[in-house]
Amino acid sequence: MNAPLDLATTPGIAGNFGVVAGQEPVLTARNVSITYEVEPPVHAVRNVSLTLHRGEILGLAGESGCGKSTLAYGVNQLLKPPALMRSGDVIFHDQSGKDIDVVGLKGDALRAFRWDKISMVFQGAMNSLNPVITVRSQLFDVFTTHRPGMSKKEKEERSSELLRQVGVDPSRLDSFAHQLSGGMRQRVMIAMALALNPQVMIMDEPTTALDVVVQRGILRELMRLRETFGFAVIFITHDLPLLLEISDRIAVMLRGEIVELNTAANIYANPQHEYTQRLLGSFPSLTGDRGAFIRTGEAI
Ligand SMILES: Nc1ncnc2c1ncn2[C@@H]1O[C@H](COP(=O)(O)OP(=O)(O)OP(=O)(O)O)[C@@H](O)[C@H]1O
Repeated sequence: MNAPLDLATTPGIAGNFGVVAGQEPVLTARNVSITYEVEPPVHAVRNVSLTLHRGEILGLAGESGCGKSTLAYGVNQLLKPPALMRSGDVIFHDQSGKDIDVVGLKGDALRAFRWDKISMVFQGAMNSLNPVITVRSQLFDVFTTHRPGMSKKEKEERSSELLRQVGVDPSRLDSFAHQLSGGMRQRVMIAMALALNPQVMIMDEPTTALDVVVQRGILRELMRLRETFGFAVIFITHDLPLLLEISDRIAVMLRGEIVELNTAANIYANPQHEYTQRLLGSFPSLTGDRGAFIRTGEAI
């Protein structure tokens, strides 16, 4: 049955899981501006400042084209021409206590940083997974690059463990991407993103293409993993009801700017910006008419 939103128990599920996201920053973006250098230039991200706290789920909401993905790529140094970060700093606060200037990373240092400290899960795993090698080879590749000291046996054990953690039978190590269902492919992508125990995971519409039941299962798994391993998540989607469920805080983007940033509960109950109010109003589920996505009785 579709239940109306219950403010006492909803935003966000993260809180319901007992994970107390700290106030210690793990990633700080300051005054980041990113332009696509085309004619005319597209100022996709405008002077964005953002702090991600250790262990928190930060939802990034906003309509298509507002700059969510560009910002996410920017904080992980994944921008490719014509995208250019014109100004701003991105600092990763490593758990070792060292601050890393992400924008300044180049070459080997950048390769070593990515996946190890911040990993990413994109929409449509078929595009991210290599179709011509097995799941095992893809996982092994991550270890070969980042953990050259690992033995084959250790890689095998770790790969099986990772698949188990995301709810995929380890026998799937022998599979190719096309032999897996869409949901399984996304789970394998999450396993790859988890492989090196990153402190931050950026998820860009990771479950959008999947049906609701599969999506729900994957998110449940993600919440559990986050509770176990304590990584922080930047979760990007245009699905605001979903973000209200899973996020500790939500940043609302409009035309390249963050126009509102608050706890999920406050975004829901007391939206300040006119655009946030409109965004909330555009989801009938949030007014109780159509029922909710995940909050249908059973806890995620
Ligand atoms: N390669 C490119 N060249 C020129 N403009 C681009 C390019 N990629 C994206 N843009 C523009 O930058 C802006 C931000 O795009 P971006 O993909 O970051 O938005 P988004 O919020 O993630 O959207 P979506 O939810 O549809 O993925 C949009 O106006 C988009 O058209």
